[in-house]
Amino acid sequence: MPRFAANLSMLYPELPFLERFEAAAKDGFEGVEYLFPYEHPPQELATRLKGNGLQQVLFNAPPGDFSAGERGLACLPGREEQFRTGLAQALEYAQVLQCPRVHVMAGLIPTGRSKSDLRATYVENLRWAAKQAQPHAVQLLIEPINTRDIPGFFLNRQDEAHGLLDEIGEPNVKVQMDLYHCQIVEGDLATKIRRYLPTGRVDHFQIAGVPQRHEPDTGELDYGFLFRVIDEVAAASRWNGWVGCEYRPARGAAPGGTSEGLGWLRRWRAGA
Ligand SMILES: O=C(O)[C@@H](O)C(=O)CO
Ligand SMILES: [Mg+2]
Repeated sequence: MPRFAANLSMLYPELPFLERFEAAAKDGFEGVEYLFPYEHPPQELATRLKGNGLQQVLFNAPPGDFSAGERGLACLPGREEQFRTGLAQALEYAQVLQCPRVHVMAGLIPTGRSKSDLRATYVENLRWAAKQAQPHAVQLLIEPINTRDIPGFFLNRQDEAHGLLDEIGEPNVKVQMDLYHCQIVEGDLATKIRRYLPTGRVDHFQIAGVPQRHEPDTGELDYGFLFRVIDEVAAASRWNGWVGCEYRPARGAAPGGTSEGLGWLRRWRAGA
């Protein structure tokens, strides 16, 4: 059975961030992920993890000025110094949180530039970052994201991500395969799981219903089927990673809305 992690940036929106750890543990999660931890001292987060018996499975490196619309720095020529400072901060958090994965967001294609213009910067930044992460046993993840949610994002398709891994050539850079984005951009999910998971280069999955990014049992995808595919391929490929529940609960910030919406997980755990 896949191990499911609660994405605390999206789940439990009715609670202050630091209270979401306890809520996730009460709902039976053993792992958590979130986008950016940097508003909180790492020791505070580590205390929440330990106090609730949770593992930190993933978080993101600093993305640049998120409130101004930036979505990562890795592909941006001229921003290398800020990219490096951010990566160093992420690795400090990873050590305190004992987190084995950091997602490095690619960034937006600047006006007038093309993906091919930015490729060399992206590859060099990831190579440098991989060498920094390696002594800490941290995997760096790259995530293809759909351009409806993030217009102009540099990395959109699974085949692009795997082509970039070939070029980066560092074993601790892997793919974060978000099935929500993958369905919107390219579809054919079961075949892509079967193609890419056995390569050993997919380290983490994320899920949400499509198109509304609500619970996985809403929308056009049959996640029961996809979880069985992941289970089957994982057993043959010795993959033992996590599936991040990265969706916006349909009940929004209504009290208890996230927990009520976890019927899909309770049914899956009960084998239904
Ligand atoms: O899918 C997403 O949106 C996230 O996994 C992420 O890291 C960037 O927003
Ligand atoms: Mg994602």
